[in-house]
Amino acid sequence: MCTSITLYTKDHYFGRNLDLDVTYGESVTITPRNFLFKFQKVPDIQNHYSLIGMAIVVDNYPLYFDATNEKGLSMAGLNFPENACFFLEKADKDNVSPYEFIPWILSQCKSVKEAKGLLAKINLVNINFSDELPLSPLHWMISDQLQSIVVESTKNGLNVYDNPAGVLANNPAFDFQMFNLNNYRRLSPKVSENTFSKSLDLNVYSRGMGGIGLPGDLSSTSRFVKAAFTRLNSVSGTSEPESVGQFFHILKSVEQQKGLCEAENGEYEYTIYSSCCNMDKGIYYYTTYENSQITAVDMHKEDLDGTVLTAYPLVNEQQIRFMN
Ligand SMILES: C[C@H](CCC(=O)NCCS(=O)(=O)O)[C@H]1CC[C@H]2[C@@H]3[C@H](O)C[C@@H]4C[C@H](O)CC[C@]4(C)[C@H]3C[C@H](O)[C@]12C
Repeated sequence: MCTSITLYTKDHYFGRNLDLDVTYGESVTITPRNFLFKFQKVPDIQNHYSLIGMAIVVDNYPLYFDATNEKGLSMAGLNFPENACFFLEKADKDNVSPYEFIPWILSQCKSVKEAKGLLAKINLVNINFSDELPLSPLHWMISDQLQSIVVESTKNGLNVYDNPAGVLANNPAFDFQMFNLNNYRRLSPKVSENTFSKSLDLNVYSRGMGGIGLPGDLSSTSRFVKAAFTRLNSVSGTSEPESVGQFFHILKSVEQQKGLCEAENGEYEYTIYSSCCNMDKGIYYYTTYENSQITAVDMHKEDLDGTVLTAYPLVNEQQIRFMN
């Protein structure tokens, strides 16, 4: 399972938890403006916005899990099994395969508004990257400094939803996840009045009682509610350390600890990495399951007018600061 969120303080932040039982050996990857983006069915793009994000690089192609471009537009792919449906080529559409979707949007658009323009012409076509890396059943959150949307390609076609919650998790479809929030409308960071009955003197014996009923399990519907409630009520200072710190605190509210979420193969899903990209500054921060220290890569310290990819392997060893 996975969860993605945004957070807006003075700057704007986008990131996700990547929850899985296996790692792909991903690294923080920067695609400069003159890297040749090759596409299967639409024209290649030689000059474009630069990108930073988490990816594996295969045959010199950056297969992004999540990324942000130099204008701040950001995208993450999250699992959407049994619901995602990709189609045969359509003559009157831009036929883009799911693995090309992040490069296609982020290389060309600077805002969600512009992305919506490309989405109106897109057909997510069922072409895989290779037999070893088949089609992934994903849905996507796309965000800029103002708003978020969710893109789901299902058997009914392409659905684009506005996302005022600023959160995405996994199944079921996004419209259900939003509807489900109705069931939690009574939750509050404040302790509410006793509306149970006037004839009972019910006691406020603890702080936090306004949140009783907030789900804490790792199912996708529960993570959606927990992350939305946490994000929408969270309060943060505006400095970079405070904002990045608060972002990771929100993500950690839906983190998967090893041993709690068994997959079909008997392995356990866990939060392999958590990311937080400053959309305005192009700085990609991450922690990994093994390493809770925040590591950062700044895209603007690279030659963004170059032609070759730069990949920073993840720092996975736990960093402990001994004081004596
Ligand atoms: C599985 C990952 C999403 C994590 C997630 O949502 N987990 C929830 C699991 S579940 O619902 O609870 O079963 C997704 C996110 C990005 C995906 C990767 C990216 O799309 C890049 C390539 C794309 C290739 O087609 C397949 C390999 C791949 C390297 C993908 C593998 C896998 O599908 C990834 C890593």
